[in-house]
Amino acid sequence: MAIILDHVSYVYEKGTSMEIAALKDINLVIPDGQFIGLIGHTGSGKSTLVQHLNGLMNPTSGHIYYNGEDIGDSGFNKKKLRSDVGLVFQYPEHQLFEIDVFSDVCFGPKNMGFTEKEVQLRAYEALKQVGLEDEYFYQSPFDLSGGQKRRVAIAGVLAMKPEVLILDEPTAGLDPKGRDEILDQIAKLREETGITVVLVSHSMEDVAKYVDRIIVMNQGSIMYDDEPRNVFRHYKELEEVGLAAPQVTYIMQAFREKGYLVNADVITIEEARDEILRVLKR
Ligand SMILES: Nc1ncnc2c1ncn2[C@@H]1O[C@H](COP(=O)(O)OP(=O)(O)OP(=O)(O)O)[C@@H](O)[C@H]1O
Repeated sequence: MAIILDHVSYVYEKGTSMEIAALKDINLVIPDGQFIGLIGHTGSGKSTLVQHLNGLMNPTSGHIYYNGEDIGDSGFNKKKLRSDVGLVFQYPEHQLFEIDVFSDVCFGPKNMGFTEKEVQLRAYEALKQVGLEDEYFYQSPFDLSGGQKRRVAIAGVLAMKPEVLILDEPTAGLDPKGRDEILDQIAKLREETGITVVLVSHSMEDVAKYVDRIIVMNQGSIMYDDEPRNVFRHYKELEEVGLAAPQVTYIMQAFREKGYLVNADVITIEEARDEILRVLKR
């Protein structure tokens, strides 16, 4: 069970003089339960790619398979795909429109045709999963903070019980505290439910400690696809395309340049501290 992209390409404005090749021959396997960071600078093709994963966009060429079925086949149930592969857009709070938080989260499951009781159960569960306290449930979404609104929008997708959750820049515009809270909550959700998560970001720093795998996109192609540590070893190449490895990578490299034999493959500041102390104690 997985999402498979087989030689997927996408061209905007195809057939005109304005053609933009946004995806170039993408081959990917996204297995169940993985936590993936999709990283790339502005315009590298991240949003275009994730919209292909739930069938909102169709490849110009190539195939996408969901659990073994080609989603481009005429008989394929795209409506079900959109609830199985939940996509939270950038700035999702702009799409909150109901009178209160609870009604907003009910919208998706209601649309799927569940009974009133099931709809409410799903909405309640989803709001709990994103860590929103009960006191906010009957407030207008517009009265909440940026981070809280974002949680409500994520809950709206979770209430459809997706198998795969895709979040396009979920921390955009949030302050550092709001950013950490959202990412911690997503990591907790993933741990508790085993759901597949694809988290789009332009910052390695933000996602480094959470994800199992990082896919780096550059100009519509996949540049790296590996465990975070292995990707960060290419920090010089990443810099050349306007990306940066986490700051700890640079600290460890500076130690190495000074002749200290530290292992530079660290992800968190805690790992870096332990590694530096280990070498200095020798
Ligand atoms: N609707 C569109 N029409 C024409 N070109 C587009 C359209 N949407 C995106 N593009 C172009 O396709 C390329 C990939 O854009 P995309 O939005 O997928 O990148 P991204 O990595 O998600 O960027 P960002 O981080 O800014 O969201 C860019 O060159 C962009 O200008």
